[in-house]
Amino acid sequence: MKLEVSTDYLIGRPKKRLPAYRYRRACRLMGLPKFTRPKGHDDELCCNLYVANCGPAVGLTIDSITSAFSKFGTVTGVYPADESGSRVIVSYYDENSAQSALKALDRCPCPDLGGRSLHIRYSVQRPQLQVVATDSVEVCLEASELNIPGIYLIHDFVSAQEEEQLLAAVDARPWHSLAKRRVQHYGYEFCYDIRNVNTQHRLGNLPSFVDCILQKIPVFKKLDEAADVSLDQLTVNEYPTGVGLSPHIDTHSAFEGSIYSLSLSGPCIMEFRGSDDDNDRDKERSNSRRRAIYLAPRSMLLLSGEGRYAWQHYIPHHKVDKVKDTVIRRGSRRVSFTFRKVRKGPCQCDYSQFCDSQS
Ligand SMILES: O=C(O)CCC(=O)C(=O)O
Ligand SMILES: [Fe+2]
Repeated sequence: MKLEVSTDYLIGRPKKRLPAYRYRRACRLMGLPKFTRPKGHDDELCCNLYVANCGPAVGLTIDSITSAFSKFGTVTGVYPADESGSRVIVSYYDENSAQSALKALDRCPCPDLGGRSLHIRYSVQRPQLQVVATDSVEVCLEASELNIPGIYLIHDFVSAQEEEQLLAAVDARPWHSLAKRRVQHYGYEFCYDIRNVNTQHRLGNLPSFVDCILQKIPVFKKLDEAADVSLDQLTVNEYPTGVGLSPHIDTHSAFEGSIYSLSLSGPCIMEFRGSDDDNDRDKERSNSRRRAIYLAPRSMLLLSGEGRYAWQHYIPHHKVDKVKDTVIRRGSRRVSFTFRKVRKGPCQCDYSQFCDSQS
């Protein structure tokens, strides 16, 4: 999709006044240079001026601002200082021009701008931030590329229509708000303080609206013979954009060996950290134990075996994810349905160093 971005407010463009909402949208989309106060002494000369009480929101066109400031030297650009529409950055070709304008116009009524009193100080350009973190790890599209035993992913596990019905069903039921996301629990409540369930307190059967999912779960047996398909606990998570989940291994003593997670509505990536070198401070080695997979809406992930018992999983707190060569924006929300089977006795897995039953 090609974004239509108006550049009317920059000098050298058609001279018409922008409505405030278009001005703010243009500021966001253009990724304009960011300015800040200079670090050095206040009297240090700069080419840029931060001008408050000035801009389209107070009735001044960018053209009229350019013209008023051009009296003091060559103006190379007039930029929004923020999204308010009432603060701009005026950039000069040289520092002396900026100094003359500051001396003449700061806190004095400006006749060329309708007698408005401007508040002016020097400003410097901030280096642009990198959009994608540099410590990112290659994101796989298929579980087989991950190279972690016990992790499987099936795309399009539910249809778009089923997705819509599942979302409508949970949205018709009460959400419980945590600090950054909302949850619902069925079967048994998951207690976040003890990272476990109270097996004495069963809430009831899983709701009938998830029957369409439970009926299809046995297809995982084709991928993993040992997959558990009799599930009795469901946690529904709703993550707003940019919210993720901290690294964890689901408590061994709380749940059996197969954990399923259905992604709905928005995409995200899930990262995995092999934690057998938790005490190893060697960054290169621990990086080689980091993996990531793209979770498309309607896909179902299975964590079992080593992937469930010995690897931490987490969702980075990103608004966008880089998948292969594409930058993918998280949706306004991601809703996941995590199905598990509550464990009734101690865990007897082969990963005792991660097992709360065996430590
Ligand atoms: O949202 C997800 O897909 C994962 C949720 C999860 O890991 C958990 O609830 O333990
Ligand atoms: Fe988990």
